[in-house]
Amino acid sequence: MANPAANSQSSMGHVSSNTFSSQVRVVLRVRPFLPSEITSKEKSPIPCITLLDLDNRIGKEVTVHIKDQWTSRNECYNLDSFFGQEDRVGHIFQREVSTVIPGIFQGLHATVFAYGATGSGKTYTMEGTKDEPGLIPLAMSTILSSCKNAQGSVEIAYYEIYMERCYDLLEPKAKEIMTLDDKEGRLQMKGLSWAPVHSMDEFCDVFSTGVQRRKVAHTGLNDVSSRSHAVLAIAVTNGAVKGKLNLIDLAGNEDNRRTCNEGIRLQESAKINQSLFALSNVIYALNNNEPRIPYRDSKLTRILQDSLGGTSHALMIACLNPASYQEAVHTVSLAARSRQIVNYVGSANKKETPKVKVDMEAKLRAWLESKGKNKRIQRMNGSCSPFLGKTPTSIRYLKQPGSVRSSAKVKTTDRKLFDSGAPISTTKKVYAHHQPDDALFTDMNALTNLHSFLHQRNIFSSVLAANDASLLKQKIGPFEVDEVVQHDIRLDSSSCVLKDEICQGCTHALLDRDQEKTSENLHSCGASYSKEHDDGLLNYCSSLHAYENSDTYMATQDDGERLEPSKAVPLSLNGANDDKREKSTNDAKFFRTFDLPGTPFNEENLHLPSINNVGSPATTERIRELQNSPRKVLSPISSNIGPVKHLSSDDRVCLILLDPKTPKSACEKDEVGIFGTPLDKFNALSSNLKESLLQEYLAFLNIASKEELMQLKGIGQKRAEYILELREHTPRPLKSLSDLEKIGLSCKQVNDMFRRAARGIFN
Ligand SMILES: Nc1ncnc2c1ncn2[C@@H]1O[C@H](COP(=O)(O)OP(=O)(O)OP(=O)(O)O)[C@@H](O)[C@H]1O
Repeated sequence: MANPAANSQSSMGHVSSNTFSSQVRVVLRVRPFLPSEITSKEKSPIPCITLLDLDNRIGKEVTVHIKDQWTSRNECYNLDSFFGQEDRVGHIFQREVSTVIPGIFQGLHATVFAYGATGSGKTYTMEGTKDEPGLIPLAMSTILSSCKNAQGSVEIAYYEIYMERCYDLLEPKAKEIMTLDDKEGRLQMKGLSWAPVHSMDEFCDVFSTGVQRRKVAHTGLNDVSSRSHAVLAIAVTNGAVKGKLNLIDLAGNEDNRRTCNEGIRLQESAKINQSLFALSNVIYALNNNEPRIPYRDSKLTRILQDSLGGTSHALMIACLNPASYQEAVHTVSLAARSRQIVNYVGSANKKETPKVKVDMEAKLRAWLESKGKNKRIQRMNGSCSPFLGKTPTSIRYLKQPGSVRSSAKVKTTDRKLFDSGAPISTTKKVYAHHQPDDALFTDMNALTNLHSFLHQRNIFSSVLAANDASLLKQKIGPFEVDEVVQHDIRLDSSSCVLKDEICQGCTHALLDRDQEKTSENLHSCGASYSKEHDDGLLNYCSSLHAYENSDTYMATQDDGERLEPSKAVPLSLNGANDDKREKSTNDAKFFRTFDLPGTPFNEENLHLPSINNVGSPATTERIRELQNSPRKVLSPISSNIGPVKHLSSDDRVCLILLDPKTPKSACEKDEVGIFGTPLDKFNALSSNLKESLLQEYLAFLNIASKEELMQLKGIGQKRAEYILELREHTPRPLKSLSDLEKIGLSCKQVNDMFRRAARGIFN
């Protein structure tokens, strides 16, 4: 088996004599069927995933085919390697992990992490059994024997991330450890204990005690399900050189309608799903060269930061249950995206650690770059080499188009789509709602999360808000507009539910992390919401992997296409309504419509519901108007560019149908047509630029560490501490310019700051 490091060196070329680029290597591991998955009728069930091109198994990449045996749905993906049901963990070790160990003795860092749904075999692969040792004992034993030859020493640390907190598993009471940034922006685990290890016996003693401390529990899908992400760090000292191998067993994605989790299990599950969602966002942002990579959205992504777009080798083992098509699609689509990420691996002892620098100019540069304004950037950069100042952000821009792997063997009309990691066969639509007053989705982050979350699950359905069509176009980001349909209902800023769609049996409703807001949202579509919905909501939202991660999320059906009203299956938000949920689960497999109490789906419901239950007076008034006028939904317009002209900034909400395509820059897409005169265009761009800077600034305030905050002009220790305090109550407390008053910054101060940043750029 080829050495991944060697592969990537040759494919990507050297960046410097001791730093080389290396794509995240992604291999697939399909576990055997468990006895409980084999019905008496079918003795040898067919796995939902198969390897195409068996001959190519040892080649540079493999193509896998995922097929749903009950429907005609199927997808193909390219990955680096495939291990089927008959393959033993030893094979994976020999071919994938043993090759990175020599690098550890030369001071490199490497991470091997098992990713997959609950019950897919991650722990089995990492820890193994008595009869079949897993990657952890195999790696340890190889490191120990290499150590003897090299006369080096080995230490291990073992910790878990449970409910977004880190606990040291080598300490008797699994004490909590703090994760801090050092001056250089590197993650430090304060108080983590390291145990020296000289032999396998010693290792087994220490490690097995840690394993017993790790939180596991019985769930509906796995008898012994990990409730935390566990990280075993093996540090090797070889003379003056120190290298490290992280072996990570992630907790699995959980669909709580299938696990039947309740109480604490449900809360754990929400945290697990939330952190895996953050992981998918990081992968998505890296793939799309986004100016900000949301590493800080969870402990997991912070810990994996060096392995995703950083300076560590990374191997992802995507684990699959052969019986679950939906899980397979979810896991493999994320895995396929991950292998496009490029790391810049260098000697841990020599490398200059990137500094986290607060620099509005850099942010603006990144933003311009993401919009394809390269000339401006060249001017801003002067004659600097792109390799200088390799912060994680700048590293991403070194990614060459050629670095995106593709398979010549895969015949697809949408090659770009395939390369982007999305399934080939997808033709589903994205629904984006244009909301005129831009009040709902001013948070770009929430928007990105939403895109990523939905895209990853083939739910090409999304919500956007913008105060004019051009801004909307900018915000659409990676998607291309196919069609625009005017949608004839006005929403005020607090009403998030598209009443009119729900009435058609279509399935969009927005949940807000703030329960009061959710209640308002539901009210606005004629539904009532009470505390007793909380269970159901939490359950639902943890299935969405999203509830606590961002501000607003949309619940939607599984495939993003409209349902016939008669086919819509209500799923109550109320946890008590289990029979309905059960039915919904059976019918929908994944996400499904949920029933808004008081708004049953049926033919009669094709008109707007009674105005008596509706929220704000403005909405009520508008609905009254609409009820008195004939329903008006314009037909789809097929061009990519033309329809946007029809967007109005009056009180309409536009429903835009989008097809997921490989991202293009906003500039490249269609500047023609969305703007009016050149002056309009200039004005629109200027206002977008200002808005983007503001959003970046707010996003930064919402996530930066205290030290980073204090590097901003106008933010001293007290203000930084106050921001951190605000975050304890609401993770993203600052959403708009006026919110800055909460931290005692006047609009004038902020405007001055932006002015200074802009002057710096144009000087
Ligand atoms: N290669 C394999 N051969 C035989 N049994 C396996 C294999 N992989 C997994 N299993 C079995 O499948 C079940 C689930 O595996 P495991 O607990 O490793 O899943 P997991 O992905 O770690 O789940 P969770 O995320 O819930 O912790 C276990 O009973 C395990 O013994």
